[in-house]
Amino acid sequence: MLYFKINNLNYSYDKEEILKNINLSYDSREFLSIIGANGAGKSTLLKLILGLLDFKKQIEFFNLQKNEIAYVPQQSLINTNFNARVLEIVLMGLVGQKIFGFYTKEDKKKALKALESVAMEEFWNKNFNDLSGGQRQKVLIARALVDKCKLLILDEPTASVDSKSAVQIFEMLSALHNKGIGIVVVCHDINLVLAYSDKIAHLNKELFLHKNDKKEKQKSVFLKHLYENHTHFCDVEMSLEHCLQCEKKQNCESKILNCNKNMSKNITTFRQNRA
Ligand SMILES: Nc1ncnc2c1ncn2[C@@H]1O[C@H](COP(=O)(O)OP(=O)(O)OP(=O)(O)O)[C@@H](O)[C@H]1O
Repeated sequence: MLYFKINNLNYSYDKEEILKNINLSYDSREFLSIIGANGAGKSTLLKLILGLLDFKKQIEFFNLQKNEIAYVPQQSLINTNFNARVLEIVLMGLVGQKIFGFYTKEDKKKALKALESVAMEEFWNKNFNDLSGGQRQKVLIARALVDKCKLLILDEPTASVDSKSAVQIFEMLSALHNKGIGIVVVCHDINLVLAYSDKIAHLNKELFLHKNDKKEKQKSVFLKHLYENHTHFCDVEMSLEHCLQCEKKQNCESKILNCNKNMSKNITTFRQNRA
């Protein structure tokens, strides 16, 4: 189902042109990723779609109300200098309808359900600040989902999380997408983008679109690669532990160095084969 259409959009901050002649239509059946270098204008484009910047003449919406779009901003922009429990953070997603602190049982049920959809229900009573980066990101996604949400827009949800958590987050987004929620995500991790997206928008002032028909194939290669290297990495760590306890340190260290060399060789070969 068509959700929005951008027609010949240009955008400048003061006199600096950031986006030029952007054309993009988004259908909810697509998992859309936006990639591009730092400063390419990805967040600006998201803010325009969200109506956070005062300019959207060239963006038309279809089959979608403004309150059905949910946004997960970059985690680094979220102030965590306050003590709040996970459930309270998720309930903040109802802000606008509620006065903080006056939530009904029904609201709490909704928040728990949203936490369940990101497999974080066990953490409802924990302090948000005590969670890992990946867990916090999932809670922020739950906060975006707590209200009725047809389109989820995320700005770098995998920044500052390890590769295993990054895959978990994309798996979760993929599951939400399969349930009918539209996904538009900015991401710098090209492996994740290739493995999960149906459409990739490459932004470099102008926008270049790439249809990703091979997603399933790329996903299996990517996950296999990740798993193999993770196992390998554990082996290296175990050897290192052994090495530190061993009297013949020298030998072990050289083995580990070889092992590391092989690992980077494997990654290089994988990347070359894929290219
Ligand atoms: N409020 C603002 N006023 C003036 N310039 C801005 C403003 N916000 C962003 N910019 C500039 O616009 C350009 C695009 O910024 P934007 O944050 O959209 O890039 P991005 O692609 O999301 O970057 P990153 O990958 O680093 O997050 C940058 O040069 C930035 O300095």
